[in-house]
Amino acid sequence: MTKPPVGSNRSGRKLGQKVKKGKLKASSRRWIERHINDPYVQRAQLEGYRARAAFKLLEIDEKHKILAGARRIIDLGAAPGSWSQIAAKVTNSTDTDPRVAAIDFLEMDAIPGVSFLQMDFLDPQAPEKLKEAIGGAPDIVLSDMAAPTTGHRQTDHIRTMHLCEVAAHFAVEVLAEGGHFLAKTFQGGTERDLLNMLKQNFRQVVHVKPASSRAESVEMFLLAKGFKGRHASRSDEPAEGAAEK
Ligand SMILES: C[S@@+](CC[C@H](N)C(=O)[O-])C[C@H]1O[C@@H](n2cnc3c(N)ncnc32)[C@H](O)[C@@H]1O
Repeated sequence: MTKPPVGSNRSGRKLGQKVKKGKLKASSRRWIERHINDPYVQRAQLEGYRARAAFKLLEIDEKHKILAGARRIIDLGAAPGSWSQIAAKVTNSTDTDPRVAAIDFLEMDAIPGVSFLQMDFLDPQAPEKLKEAIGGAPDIVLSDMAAPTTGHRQTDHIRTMHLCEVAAHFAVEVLAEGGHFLAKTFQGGTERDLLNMLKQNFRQVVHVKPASSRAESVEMFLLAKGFKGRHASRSDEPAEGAAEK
């Protein structure tokens, strides 16, 4: 397969022209140049993924083996849809037998086999709608949700951590026994209470930083493996600690 020239897609070309004409602020220019030269962006284009985020999930899976055998997957904060693309493939989901339910408050182009809800996950009706859409206990709950940035770093962290926490409680409510929960978090951002709750409910809890997650970003992923089930006694031995793996 021949490699398309960098920035060969329409938006890439437009952005490239703006950069050349010096029409952008230095910070925006740096962001665009980094994006255009990013090998994961180019790989995503070549391999047909909608976002470079695909490689974060694939790398985490390569090391931690969470996707194989999953029959149903819920994807929180799904747009533009690269994790849903992977989830649909893993579950052999089709439009007649959908096995992936995804949610985002942004629009998302349809993906065969993915039941998509365009709504806020924090809407009190969202959990029920997702349960209806998936039609059975999921084996994996994924959350790549990040709160829209306000420009105030601490506020952004708090809001994204809140999303992670709500997603974790949802996962414990819906997962099939033995299932896994993977969510975006921040370095040093995971609250002790949340970690304790996950350790009570899962056999292993770790923080992961895939190579495709930019080194300068404080983004991390929290992976809780092996859901003990809703009958799990609160007095169960907590799982191993959440060291970086
Ligand atoms: C990093 S992107 C997800 C990329 C996605 N995993 C992929 O592979 O294409 C984060 C997404 O979370 C969504 N999001 C943030 N807060 C949300 C909320 N409260 N409800 C639903 N979606 C949310 C954003 O709209 C954004 O599309």
